[in-house]
Amino acid sequence: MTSSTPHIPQFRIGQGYDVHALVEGRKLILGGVHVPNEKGLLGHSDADALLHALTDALLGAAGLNDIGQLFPDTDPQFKDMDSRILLRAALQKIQAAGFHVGNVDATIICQKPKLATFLPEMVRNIAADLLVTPSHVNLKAKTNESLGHLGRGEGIAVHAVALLYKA
Ligand SMILES: Nc1ccn([C@@H]2O[C@H](COP(=O)(O)O)[C@@H](O)[C@H]2O)c(=O)n1
Ligand SMILES: C[C@@]1(CO)OP(=O)(O)OP(=O)(O)OC[C@H]1O
Repeated sequence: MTSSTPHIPQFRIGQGYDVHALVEGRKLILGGVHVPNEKGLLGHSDADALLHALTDALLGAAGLNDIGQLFPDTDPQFKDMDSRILLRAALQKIQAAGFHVGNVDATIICQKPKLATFLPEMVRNIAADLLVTPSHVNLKAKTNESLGHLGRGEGIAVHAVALLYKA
């Protein structure tokens, strides 16, 4: 590279998706926030579908497989695990591969409860875990307009995207 060659950062995008069933007797944890609700998400870990989708988007962007490969749901060490720990562990692998987090964005598909008032705390948690400012994290909540299993409140699904870069 000569001194006149422009330096172009390497950008990589990733996409993630997760869904967990809503059941009685479980806490509803999204983005590391306990959302008061009569039902919570069922899973091997704390079943934080938002953090799982984000983790998969980040791993996908880095070409590092997916959350289930890194943290198998057959491994007792991840039973009831705080998914923020998994997100931070994934970030370490992403950083070790030479990537920085650009921004992340996610849509939570949740018929109820309303999540809008909880989103800022989720943003702060995710930003802290990803070592970025909250302006690099965007979250949205949508109902499923009462359609299908999500619309009947049988579960919560999340779609996420992430941008990584190498300087
Ligand atoms: N669980 C949810 C779902 C939605 N919201 C907020 O309501 C707005 C309208 O949602 P629609 O699905 O009817 O388009 C949405 O933009 C969110 O601001 C929410 O807070 N929690
Ligand atoms: C997080 C892990 C590991 O405890 O389990 P779950 O909580 O069941 O979540 P899932 O989104 O199915 O995938 C990843 C897992 O291996």
